[in-house]
Amino acid sequence: MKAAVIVFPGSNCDRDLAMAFEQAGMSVERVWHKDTALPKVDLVGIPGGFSFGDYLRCGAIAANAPICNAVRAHAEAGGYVLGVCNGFQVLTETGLLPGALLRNAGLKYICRTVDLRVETADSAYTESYGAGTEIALPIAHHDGNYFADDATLDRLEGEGLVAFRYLQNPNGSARDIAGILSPNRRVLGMMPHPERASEAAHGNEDGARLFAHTAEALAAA
Ligand SMILES: NC(=O)CC[C@H](N)C(=O)O
Repeated sequence: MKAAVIVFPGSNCDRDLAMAFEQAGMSVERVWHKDTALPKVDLVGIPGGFSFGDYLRCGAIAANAPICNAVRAHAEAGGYVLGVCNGFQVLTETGLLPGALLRNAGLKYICRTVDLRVETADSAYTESYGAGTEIALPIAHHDGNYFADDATLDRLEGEGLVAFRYLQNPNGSARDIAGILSPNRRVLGMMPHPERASEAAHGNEDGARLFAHTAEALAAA
């Protein structure tokens, strides 16, 4: 089981994400944004952070980095991609996921643990939680306010592509959405950080199952 973690200038969760993948049994290569090709991997992780200083819009410059053509090709060929926080922002900016992450409704950076509900078990990432399970994960962002037009939101809900919802919406996200899946359920973007809640030393291991099950599901695929 092999994973790549993309590193942009300003990424600050790339080591954490790589470690979470490794603890789940994957071998991980970190890949610089200027590279034009990915190593042969099953899963690409796009980490949290402040790529290119969040200039222009969070994730907008990163989405146009050379490596993102390879990430797009990987996803379009049916590969798995997990984008966390800034990674989710990058995924919307690449067009691999619909919608956009706007400034938090309260205009403040929010850094705390929030309660979430797993909305679908129909993905490698969420299967082991079971639909309806409540978990807690940290958030740390100023642009986590998920926006999409009503037709897109209706489609996401109708096709069961909402992965996680906030129980108490912290940032104004449409329909309390905290994470969404692509139609083939292999691309997941989420604002909460499962890699920051994935070992005992974190004081919260709710994120560990996401990595463990994803590794198992990909090994079985
Ligand atoms: N933790 C992160 O990935 C932060 C994402 C982004 N820079 C924001 O603040 O919205």
